Amino acid sequence: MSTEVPERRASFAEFLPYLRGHVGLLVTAGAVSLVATALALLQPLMVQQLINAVGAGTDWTPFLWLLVAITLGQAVFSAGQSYLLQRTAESVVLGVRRSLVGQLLRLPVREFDARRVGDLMSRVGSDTTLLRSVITSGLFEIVSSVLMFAAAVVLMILLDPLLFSITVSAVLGGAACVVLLGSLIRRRSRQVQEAVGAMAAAVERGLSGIRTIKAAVAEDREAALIDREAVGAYRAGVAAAKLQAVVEPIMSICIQGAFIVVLTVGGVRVADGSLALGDLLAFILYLFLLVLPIGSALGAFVQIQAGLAALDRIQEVARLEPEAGDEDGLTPGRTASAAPEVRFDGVSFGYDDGGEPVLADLSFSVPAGSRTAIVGPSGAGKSTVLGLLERFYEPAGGTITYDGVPLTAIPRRELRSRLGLVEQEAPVLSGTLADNLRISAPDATPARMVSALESVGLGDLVERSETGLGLNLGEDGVRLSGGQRQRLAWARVLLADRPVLLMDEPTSAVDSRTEQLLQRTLSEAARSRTVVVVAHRLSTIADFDRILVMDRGRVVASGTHATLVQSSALYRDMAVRQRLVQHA
Ligand SMILES: Nc1ncnc2c1ncn2[C@@H]1O[C@H](COP(=O)(O)OP(=O)(O)OP(=O)(O)O)[C@@H](O)[C@H]1O
Repeated sequence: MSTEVPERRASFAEFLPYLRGHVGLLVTAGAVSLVATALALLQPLMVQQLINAVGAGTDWTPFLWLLVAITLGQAVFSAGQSYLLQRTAESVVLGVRRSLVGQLLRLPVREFDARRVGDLMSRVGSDTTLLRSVITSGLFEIVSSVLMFAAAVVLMILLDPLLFSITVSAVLGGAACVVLLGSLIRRRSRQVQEAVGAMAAAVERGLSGIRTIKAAVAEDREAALIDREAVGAYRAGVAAAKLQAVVEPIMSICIQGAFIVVLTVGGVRVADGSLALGDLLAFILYLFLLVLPIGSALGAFVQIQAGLAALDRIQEVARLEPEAGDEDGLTPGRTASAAPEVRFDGVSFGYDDGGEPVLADLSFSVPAGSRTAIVGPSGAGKSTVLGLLERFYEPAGGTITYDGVPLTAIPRRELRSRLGLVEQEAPVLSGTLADNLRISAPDATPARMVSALESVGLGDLVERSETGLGLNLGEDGVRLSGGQRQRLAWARVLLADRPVLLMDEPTSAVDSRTEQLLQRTLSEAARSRTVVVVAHRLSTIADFDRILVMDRGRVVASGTHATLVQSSALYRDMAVRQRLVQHA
């Protein structure tokens, strides 16, 4: 369980920018809340007038009606205030969620390598929810409580300074203890949220790999892992609860003490005639008005601490540098060419700064309109080459060019919109066939979608489905076979019609008949495109214009299948193992 608490802590001032755009609603809520507070303060005065009028034998009915009207009015304004605040809070949360989600999707791939998806999800979900309480119970409760408190204090002093001074000292003593406990509460809240984030990450890990876990009969071990995180969240929650549990009794002892003193001293003074009964009752009602805001301000204080701890976690993500996507420097005419040349010049790269280099001084070119394959042993750096072309990562040295233009001079989004990528894992997103096809071609017509599916042998998927392209593929596309998932990824990039096709082991999951169909489709597509295919299965790329053999981050040989079988021992070895050639 991760319970480390970074030094940096969000201040309340950092929360204020999130209120931008909601000032109008907040001011209205503030005005409504002021009226509700004023009406609440008038109630004891009316009670005092009513009781004293009854005691003096004068007409008391006007006071009764006024009291009823004030009570009803106060209820209506309180309801209005509550609604306006909740609404504002919901829109603040919506704003934060929007910007957080936008930020998350724009983070560099490198950030996701280092973070747990479940934890990021809990920042968007539960942490943003905690912000809501900063506004509702937090911000406003505190402001209106302070107002109510101050007004009650003034009116109590006016009613009876002696009673006031002996009671309020007890209440203030308790409040001082609570404020001192505040920073501890905040620290504990942050730990609770960290622990919940860690638990969400563990659940995400378990559920996303559910088949692997079941197949490995590892449910119990995985459940124990999640349980450990859940116990961590429980412990952090209990630790926070202990603090909150101490805070409340401290306050109630002080408050009860204040009531007992007021009732005793006040009762004696009413008995000896030095205080009117109406004045004592009004004083006690004001004491309620003094105590209630202390209670809610206390709750609000705790909520604000939890909200600010959530803000820390939200800002941690918000402060991450998103991927830049709109740099200047592109010559659109050049990169828009139908089939560009792609070139690596002395490129070096490692995933960890200062760690083992994955690519070392890598140089090769992919001629415009060619079909080029990259082959080589596992871990040679083949997929990394595609990742660098997509600018998921930046090289540490050397240059990569697209039609002679360095990739760094091409806005990322524009570059990516010229590359069609079929990933090694061929991820399918939950949703329908059409949803999946539209990811890269949002305007594709149903006819084009069907034709793309037919070109990869998935036409029957639409034909057999009652809902056609609306066929639901299930969570993460579980209703498709491995080969179907791979072909869907093909259909997706073919539909997107990009000048460059990057394919990472695109036939690893299909049978040899389907492989032949895909080869024909690829030859067709390659007529107007530059194609780079990473392959283990040499049969897929044996007829390619050029094959690069990579080993340990370098190109160690290049040529056609026929020449490489002669010139490269590594390639020949692979070809022999795959029975493409006889033993040399
Ligand atoms: N996201 C990552 N973070 C850290 N290291 C990585 C990451 N991705 C790959 N690597 C490492 O980089 C090296 C090259 O990986 P890469 O995936 O490019 O190899 P590959 O030739 O495509 O292998 P394969 O044929 O098995 O797919 C490997 O040692 C791998 O462990």
